[in-house]
Formats: sequence, C-alpha cells, structure tokens
Amino acid sequence: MPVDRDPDAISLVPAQREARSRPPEGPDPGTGAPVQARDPVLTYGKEDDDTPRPWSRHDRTMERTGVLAMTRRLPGLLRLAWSLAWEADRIGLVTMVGLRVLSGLVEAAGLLAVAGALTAVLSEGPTPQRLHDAIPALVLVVGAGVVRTAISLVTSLLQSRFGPRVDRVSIVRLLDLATRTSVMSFDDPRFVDDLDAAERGAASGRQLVDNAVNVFTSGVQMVAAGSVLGVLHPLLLPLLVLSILPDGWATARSARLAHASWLGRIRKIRRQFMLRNHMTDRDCSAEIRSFGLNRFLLDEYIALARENEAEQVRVARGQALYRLTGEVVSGLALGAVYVTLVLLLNAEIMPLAAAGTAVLAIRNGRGALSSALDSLNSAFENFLYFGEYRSWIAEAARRVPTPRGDMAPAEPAVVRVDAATYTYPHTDTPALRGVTVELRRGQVVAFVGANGSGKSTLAKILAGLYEPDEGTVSWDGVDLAQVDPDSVRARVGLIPQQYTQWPMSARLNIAVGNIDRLAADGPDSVIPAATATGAAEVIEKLPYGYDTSLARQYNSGHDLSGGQWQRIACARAVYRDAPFLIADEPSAALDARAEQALFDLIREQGRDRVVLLITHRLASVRTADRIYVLDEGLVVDNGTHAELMTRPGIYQELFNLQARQFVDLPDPAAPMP
Ligand SMILES: Nc1ncnc2c1ncn2[C@@H]1O[C@H](COP(=O)(O)OP(=O)(O)OP(=O)(O)O)[C@@H](O)[C@H]1O
Repeated sequence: MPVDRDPDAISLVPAQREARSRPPEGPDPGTGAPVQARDPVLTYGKEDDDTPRPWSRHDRTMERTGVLAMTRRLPGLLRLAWSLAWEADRIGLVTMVGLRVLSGLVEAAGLLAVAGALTAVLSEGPTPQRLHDAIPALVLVVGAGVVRTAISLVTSLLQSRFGPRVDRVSIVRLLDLATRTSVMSFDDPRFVDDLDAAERGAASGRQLVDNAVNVFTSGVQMVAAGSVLGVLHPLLLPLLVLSILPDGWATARSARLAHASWLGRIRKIRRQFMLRNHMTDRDCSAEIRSFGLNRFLLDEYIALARENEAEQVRVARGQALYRLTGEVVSGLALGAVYVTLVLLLNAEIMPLAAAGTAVLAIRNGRGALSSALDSLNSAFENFLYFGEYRSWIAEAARRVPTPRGDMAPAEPAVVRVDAATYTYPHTDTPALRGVTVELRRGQVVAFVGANGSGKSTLAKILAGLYEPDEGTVSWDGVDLAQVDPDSVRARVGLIPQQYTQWPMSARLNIAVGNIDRLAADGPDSVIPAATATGAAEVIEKLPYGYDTSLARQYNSGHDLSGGQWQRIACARAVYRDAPFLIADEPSAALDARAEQALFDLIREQGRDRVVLLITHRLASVRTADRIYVLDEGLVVDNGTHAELMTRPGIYQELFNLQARQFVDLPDPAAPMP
C-alpha cells in the first residue's frame, strides 16, 4: 500500500497532493472485490488550490512555528479553555479550581508528613520508640491520601458537567450565526468549506476544557511535588524542570504533526462523508440501483478511506518517533537528577530521610508531568481544531447584515432595480449586468429568459437576499441599502425555486411562512392558505390531516409527491400575506389543473400587491402586465405579451416554440414546400 511519506505533502496544493497519492489498488478486505483506482479530477472535477482566506486563521502558520511559539500559546489556550468553562458553568468551575488547589496543598502536606515519618523511623533509639514517634506523621500521610481521593471524586463529577454544556454553548453560537449570516455567504465555497471545519472544531471545545482541567490538576500536583523538592534542596527543582523539557518538545511536535495532517486531509475526509451520505440517502437510492453505481461508489469510498488510513498511520509513526526521542532524552535527564541526589547524600548535604522523600516527590512530580503532557498534547490539537471554529465564527459574525434604524416602506407601490450588477463569489462572469426593472402594486410582472439568464439572481436581489455589487434597489424611492434588511424580508413572500421540505408536520410546513402568525392566529389559520393553493386537498387525505408528520426519513413520517410539496411551498408564501410576492418557478411540478389554479391565484394576489412571476411556462405569462426578457444577465426587451409578439426576439421565439407543441404552427426555419 503506497504511503505518502513526503513530510512536505501537507504543504502541497491539493492538485499536487492528489497526483502524488493515487488511490491504492487491490482487493477490499470487506467485500473481496478489486478496488479500481481513478483520477480524482475525473471524478470530482478540478479544484482551486487552497488560496488562504483573508479571514481564516486556518492555522497553517502552526505547521511552521516551533516549540517555543507553541509554548507561548499555552496561556492563550488556558485562557480560552477558562472562558469556555466560565460561560458553561461558573459555579462548577470556581468550585473545581478551589478543590484542586486544596488537593495540591494536601498532597504537599502529605509529602512533608512522609519526610517526618522517615526522619522518626531513621533516627537513633529503640525500634518501638521510633515507630511510636512516626505514628502522628503516618496518620497525616493516610489522612492526606483519603482527603485527596474524596476531592478527586467530587472534581471528576464537576468536570463531567462541563463537556455537554460547552458543546451546547459552542454549537448554539455556530447555528445562530449560520442562520443569520448573509445568504450570499453560502455562495462562497470557501466559507462553506470552512463551516465544515468549524463544525468539527466546535466539538473540540469540550475536549479542550477537559484537557485544560487535567493540565491544571497535574500542574497543581507538580507544584506540590516541586515545592517539597525546593524545600529539601534548591538544586533538585531546576533539575526536575530540565528533565521535563524533552517531553514537552515531543508533545508540541506531535500536536503540530496531527493538525497539519488533518488540514491536508480535510478535503478527502469531506469527500468520504459526501459519498457516505449519498450512498445512504433515500433520494439517491433509485439512481444507484438503476445505473448500477454500487461498485463505482464503493470503490471510490474505499480508495479515499485507504488514503486516510495510510496518512493516519504516517502521523502515528511520526508521533511515536517524537515521543520516543522525548522519553529517551528525558530519561537521561532524570538519571542526572538521581545522580545529583546520590552526590548530595554522599557529601552528607542531605539526610537519608530527606533523600527518601525527594525520591517520592520526583516520582509523583514525574507522574503528574506525564499525565500533564498527555493532556497538553490533546489540548494543543484541540486548540488548533477549535481555532477553525473560532475563525469561522468571527468571519460569520462579520457577514451578518448590520441592523439599520430605518424601516422599508410597509406597503410599497413601486419597486425598482436600477443598473444592478451582480457577480457570484469566485466567478468571473457577472450574473447580472446593469439591469433595470420596475414593478408596481396592482400588477403582475414576469421575468422570462433561457436557463442561466439571471432571473433567479434578480429575484433574490428584489427579495433583499442579495445586495447588488453596483446599482440600487428601491421601494417607493427609498434605497434598500439604507434600511434594515430584516424589514425588507418581512414584507416579501417568496416561493423559491428550491424550497425546503421541512421534517415537521404539514401544518408547520405551511406556518413556517409566517411563524409569528401561527402563535397569534392559532393552528387553523393555515387552512385558508392551504385551500387557496390546493394544498388542503392533499393534506386532508393524510392520516392525521394537518398534524401528519412530513419527516419522511423518520418512522411514521409521510412522503408527498413533487407537485404536492410544491402546493405546500406556495401555501407558505400565501400564508405570509406580504405586500410583495415573488414566485420563482412556482408550477414546475404542478399538474395542468393545479397550475391553472395557481396562476389564477397569483393574478388575484396581484390586485393589491406587487407580484413577480418567473416561469418557463410562457402561456401563463400572457396575461402579465409587463414582461421583462433576460438574456445573459441583461434585460434585452420588455413590454406586454402583445407588444413582445410583434417584434422578432427571444420572447417571440420561445413563445412560438412552446405554442407549436400544442398546435400545428408552421416552423419558420423549415424549408418552403
Ligand atoms: N450560487 C451560485 N454561484 C455561482 N454562480 C451561480 C450561482 N447561482 C447561479 N449562478 C450563475 O449565475 C447565472 C444566473 O443564474 P440564475 O439562477 O439567476 O439563472 P436563471 O435565469 O434563474 O436560470 P433558470 O431558468 O435555470 O432557473 C448562471 O450563469 C449561473 O450559472
């Protein structure tokens, strides 16, 4: 199995990485079938390189920084863990820190009591007398042990409360921002990519707190052992600290290696998840079987999994090597500590009892150190992962539209877009190029044009979901860039091209159009909207009517057909009862009767609203008051149906093409008989 041994592999751009690590071939132990290697570009298409995001701390710098730099980050790490734990459970945190410090003091007292007991036992005199003299110190040693065990039990219980709470706080913050940041952010693949890393990073928060608590606990134990050593002889403490350093170095290198490897693998990990989701998704199940894709997808999954496994083995090997080096050098340094102890004994600078206590303190100190380093190793890793979460949170917060004081007009009579230009993130061709349109209350305005001509993009600008790069959107002369974005969206009822099938009851699936209204007007308030859009006749046939679950992926969830779902999506916008209705391809899945009823409804809604209709069914736009024809991001014509049919152009061509499917109109391109 080829293993990527190149230590620089992580700093290569993805295309180079892909080229180097071809999927391994050979039979899969799970299925026994041979695994086909494939070209990743052929499968997934070309990908951009990892251009650094201006916002991301996507901590590639960590791949290059040394141990000292990581040590400098330690206070920041502890501060962060403290603030997370503080936010999650203040009382628990303060109690725990207090108890841990108390435990350290008890440990130091216990060690000093050992010194007392040894001094009594090793002193001159008859044995019964010496043992008798040692009893008070021995009672102290046992008492200290019992108290420390009790404290450790209570603090473990407290510690177990942090994890779930830190999880909740971190995830809620992520979800809050993910649902408030601008829609445009989700068109930026890098932002979405980083959201994935942030979700992974969020889970590291609880581990980070756990690690930091363990580091703190071990730190207290080390301080206890160190202070006892300092009391016994001033030379022992610095020597013990020196013996710790090689282990510290190994810890920092291991964490860095693991994180860098994870960053290098992140795309492949995502692909693995993506494949897994598709292979188990109900929507894909029919195509996988009809096209016989099982083997193709499995091969791809196995190849990716093997690459990930190989990389993880490489990291584990590297980490073991660091650890071994650290422990060998550390062991030598520990030898030096014991040699010093012997020399001190030999020179009679230190009595035997003190030396015995020193050995115990060194053992305790190093035990605490070893667990501190283990926790530190994980803490550094989790700190780095959590950094992904923090940088995404900061960027998402920056992208949340700023609330503005002025409100959009409550009942707009004229909605205008003037000279609007819009280019999607990381694309070269503008989706809209200087577009001007006007919509009036009491009219139905339609946008028509070929696929990709810019209709939906313009609709999203009108809905206040996108802000144009250039140009303005105004309602009754008020520039929407100057008003609160929420006040714009509150006045728009949108039937989007791709609507959401919420895994909730049928009632809620309509009520999401105006969730506050449901609370105010009661559960039956959805019925008129459902009746108007034909959703009622679908819902009434369901086993529990409006309370039937439409979460088809769950037991007792009920599924609907595409057209039935579309009726529910239309009902949502009607239930919103907004002064501006935008219907983007509202009838794509509807049968002819339902479609006719919907367009009648849209015309009726247009009497006292601004209504925008986007559709490829041109028979339905004949009655629109104004039709804008879009082509490659430009408005190329506008007028009524009758006006547009008088001049040759896209509209006339598209309309005649459709009309010819119903009646035998002569084909103008056909040769004359
Ligand atoms: N999220 C996106 N990221 C990048 N480009 C996009 C995105 N959405 C749309 N585009 C591009 O913008 C252009 C206009 O797309 P838009 O969806 O507005 O067209 P449309 O006229 O509504 O098409 P259709 O009739 O197929 O719905 C197209 O070239 C499309 O490829």
